[in-house]
Amino acid sequence: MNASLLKPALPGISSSKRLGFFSFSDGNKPFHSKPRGVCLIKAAMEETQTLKQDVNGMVDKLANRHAGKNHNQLSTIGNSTNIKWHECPVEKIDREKLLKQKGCVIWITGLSGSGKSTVACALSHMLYQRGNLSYILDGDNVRHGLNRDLSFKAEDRVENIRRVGEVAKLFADAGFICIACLISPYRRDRAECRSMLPNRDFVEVFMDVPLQVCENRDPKGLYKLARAGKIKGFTGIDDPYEPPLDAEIVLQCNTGDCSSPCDLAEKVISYLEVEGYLQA
Ligand SMILES: Nc1ncnc2c1ncn2[C@@H]1O[C@H](COP(=O)(O)OS(=O)(=O)O)[C@@H](OP(=O)(O)O)[C@H]1O
Ligand SMILES: Nc1ncnc2c1ncn2[C@@H]1O[C@H](COP(=O)(O)OP(=O)(O)O)[C@@H](O)[C@H]1O
Repeated sequence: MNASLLKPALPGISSSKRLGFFSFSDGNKPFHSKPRGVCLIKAAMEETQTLKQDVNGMVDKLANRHAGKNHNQLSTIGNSTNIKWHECPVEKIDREKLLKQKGCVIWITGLSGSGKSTVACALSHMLYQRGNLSYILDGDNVRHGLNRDLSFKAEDRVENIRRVGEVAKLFADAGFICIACLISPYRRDRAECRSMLPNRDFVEVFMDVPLQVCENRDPKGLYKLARAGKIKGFTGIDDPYEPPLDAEIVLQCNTGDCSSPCDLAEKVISYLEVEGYLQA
């Protein structure tokens, strides 16, 4: 038999993929005329129908969204001229259904040594154990790659936060619970990141830990170096930190009285639960 004479069982469906053993000769006459083959054809036809309905639904969704809009509209965003947003029928809500959770950004801000990374890891671990997918964008880590070109001068910190905000937005759009933990010392930059996301999908967590506690911890010896004048522009020492005024969650830690990282992370989990982010 000439292989080129073999035709797929149904248009758009590879018989070898969907039906396993099943194949057709020319003239669409099946080699196997046993009842099992007939059942498989029926099943394949039903599956095709369902797939068609799914795809049609998504195409309709796109068509509705574009109704009355100029499809060829080009934009200028920053220095990018003549660009056009490309829509895809698989959307955030579809990915969220797959993941059984709602994509969002947990933005943890606070002084160096306040416990941002520790809480982020505890939170990510607890979410993992519950079957929720999260991803951490840690300032220190992101500066090892994407943001390696940025220093700690004010304009570079602004750019650092902007880039991480944009990446976090992509993760949230992918359906992840994105945990960003950066000092992010300026209120305005955090507000910018908040404004990138739909209402309530940006959850600001303030590590409200006094400078004295952070300095006593000093796990990397950076405060010591800053006090000795060997690091210039260190946050809290000779560079400003603007505490949030309206954070969704405040994790307080006073001298000698600090809840465990797990207890702190549990507070964030409770918030996410109440707000409905841990289900789709
Ligand atoms: N000048 C200065 N000021 C503050 N922090 C400094 C500085 N130089 C180096 N580091 C180390 O960089 C980590 C903070 O990076 P971030 O990207 O979170 O900072 S920022 O949001 O851009 O302000 C920070 O990590 P954390 O301690 O985890 O916060 C420090 O280890
Ligand atoms: N809840 C906590 N209680 C006591 N120590 C903590 C707590 N959270 C973090 N630490 C300790 O504080 C230090 C700084 O924590 P880290 O997570 O690295 O802070 P940051 O990321 O804000 O710089 C670490 O030595 C860590 O073990």
